[in-house]
Amino acid sequence: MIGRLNHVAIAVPDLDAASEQYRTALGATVGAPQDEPDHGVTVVFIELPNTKIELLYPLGENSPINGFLEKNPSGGIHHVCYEVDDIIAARDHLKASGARVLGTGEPKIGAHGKPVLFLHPKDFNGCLVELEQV
Ligand SMILES: C[C@@H](C(=O)O)C(=O)SCCNC(=O)CCNC(=O)[C@H](O)C(C)(C)COP(=O)(O)OP(=O)(O)OC[C@H]1O[C@@H](n2cnc3c(N)ncnc32)[C@H](O)[C@@H]1OP(=O)(O)O
Ligand SMILES: [Co+2]
Repeated sequence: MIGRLNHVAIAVPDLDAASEQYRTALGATVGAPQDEPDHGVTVVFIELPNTKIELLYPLGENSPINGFLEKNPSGGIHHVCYEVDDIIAARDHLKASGARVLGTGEPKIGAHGKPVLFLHPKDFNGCLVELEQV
């Protein structure tokens, strides 16, 4: 059911410093910061030949990554995003298998303008999973 790895997200305590590190020390192609108010984050995408890295920084008081950064003050890998062809079919299949879909259970539009959903990390070996319909 899942397809390509769309991105690996890293929560960071300093978005400018992390972007600059990927640009200069790692020599990557780094995009501009994008506010995602529906998701409570500001994101920077880094284009790699085979996938993307999504740097995440909290936006607003109720950001879903506040707790993660409190527990991991120097940052850390926050989620992986897998592509699916049909996010509703994927969601229903996962719910039937017992996985918890986060939020309302309805897809939101993600940073690429496509529908996304999140699955509880405790149901996936401690790894928060994002699904994106491509
Ligand atoms: C823009 C978009 C896009 O790409 O298009 C994005 O990515 S938006 C990316 C940001 N949006 C999201 O993350 C939306 C989905 N996330 C959420 O709903 C939330 O962040 C939760 C995953 C439910 C966690 O919420 P919160 O931190 O308030 O919960 P909590 O502190 O009670 O945590 C419950 C347990 O899960 C663990 N936990 C929390 N976040 C985790 C993570 N990212 N990876 C692995 N484990 C994690 C905690 O350590 C804790 O474990 P212990 O109990 O063992 O200590
Ligand atoms: Co993401």
